[in-house]
Amino acid sequence: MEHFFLEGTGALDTGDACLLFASIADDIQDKGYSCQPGALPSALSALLWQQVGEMPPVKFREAGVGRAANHTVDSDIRRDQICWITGASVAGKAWLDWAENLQAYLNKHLFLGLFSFESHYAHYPEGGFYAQHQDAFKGEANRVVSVVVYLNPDWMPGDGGELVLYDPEGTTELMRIAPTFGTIAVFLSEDFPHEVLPTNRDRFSIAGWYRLNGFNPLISL
Ligand SMILES: O=C(O)CCC(=O)C(=O)O
Ligand SMILES: [Fe+2]
Repeated sequence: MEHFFLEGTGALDTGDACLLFASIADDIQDKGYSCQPGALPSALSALLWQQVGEMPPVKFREAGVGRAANHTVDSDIRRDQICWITGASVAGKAWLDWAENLQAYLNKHLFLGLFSFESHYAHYPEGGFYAQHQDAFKGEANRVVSVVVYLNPDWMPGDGGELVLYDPEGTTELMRIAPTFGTIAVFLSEDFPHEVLPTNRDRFSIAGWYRLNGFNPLISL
């Protein structure tokens, strides 16, 4: 199965991946963020979509805010459910391999020193949203690069659920990204406040973060 996936589709062809990674790296260098509509290799998107569709609802938990002792579930800030991804499944492994390749590329070309990666599936039910927030704060040296991919076939303009990226002050909108199937958003975690607008239908995504080595254990999970 895995052999077929890696060898049989050509969608994870190294040449294609390099073009995509180069485009992401250029954007990060120029602006600090990148949007790549429908760019996740189609074989990978299909595997992830299949896994999310087969996942029993009980695997998803209400997402919270804050870390460790400060962790609380606050439905005024975010209304989504999450499930952390491990390499124990074929889909999870394929996703983590892809994320590792992107990490290696960004390290090699932008010298970011990214050390580890964590990610979860997220399900925003109808009415779900995530108010403006930052994934990391300057000086904490924890999350450095955020990556989000969307797993929503047939997403329509009226369906809502866009990711809105703001300038570092959080006042000027920089970009609005529709969560269409296979779209990838990447941005510097400390620099761009962002929000998820209320969705009018079930919305599935993966959110992941690259960290530096040696982050403060007091603020870790
Ligand atoms: O799903 C998205 O578009 C972004 C989610 C997000 O900002 C987060 O989980 O921190
Ligand atoms: Fe976020």
